[in-house]
Amino acid sequence: MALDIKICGLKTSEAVAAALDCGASHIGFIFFAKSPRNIDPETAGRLRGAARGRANVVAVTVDADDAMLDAIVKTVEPDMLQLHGSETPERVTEIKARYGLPVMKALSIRDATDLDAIPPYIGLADRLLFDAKPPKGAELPGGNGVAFDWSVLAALDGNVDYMLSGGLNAGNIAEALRQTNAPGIDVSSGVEIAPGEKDVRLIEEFFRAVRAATNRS
Ligand SMILES: O=C(O)c1ccccc1NCC(=O)[C@H](O)[C@H](O)COP(=O)(O)O
Repeated sequence: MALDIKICGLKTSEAVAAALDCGASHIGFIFFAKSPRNIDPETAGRLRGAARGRANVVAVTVDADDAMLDAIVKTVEPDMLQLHGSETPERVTEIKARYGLPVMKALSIRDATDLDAIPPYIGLADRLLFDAKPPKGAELPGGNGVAFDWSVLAALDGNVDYMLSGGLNAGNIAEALRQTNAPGIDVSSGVEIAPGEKDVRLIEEFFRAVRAATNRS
């Protein structure tokens, strides 16, 4: 099965083009005011055009209300919603019913006990995204460039579909894939030269590293 690769936190047409040309299966736009990757729906709506027929557009939100989601869905026409806050299984169900879009629920992982959060979302979320817990005092629930101990996922039920996320970069992706055999991967800080500033060369380097590590993509 092909490895899904999501490049998250895109803000410019250059970065979108680089991700698409390198073969990203998913590109992510962040709608969270405190993030250096925050983008307004109008700009994201313009950028997303390049991805039609090439990659899935993922709108990333954090405990967003219906009004915010309405505006994003209408203006951006995303292929998927990523819920990166403390959305409950009930809220996931509500959002899926309201928009008819696939939902990827982010869960933060530090140790094996964090896997207990998974079962309530099975059959509700279309996919999970496993990210590291934010460092103490961090303002962002994601995009912190921090990895978690991937060996924790050894205890994961093999039927769980997920993206591996958190602190991935060209230097560690081979080991991350070796340990997890993840069906999808997601990167943001690891392809940036400064917070929120994607770098075309780092995106290309990331894909080269993925391709060197696996012949699945
Ligand atoms: O990236 C952000 O700024 C962000 C802000 C608020 C919620 C989620 C956010 N990112 C979600 C992602 O999917 C990131 O790609 C993921 O957390 C991994 O980020 P990184 O560790 O920087 O590669």
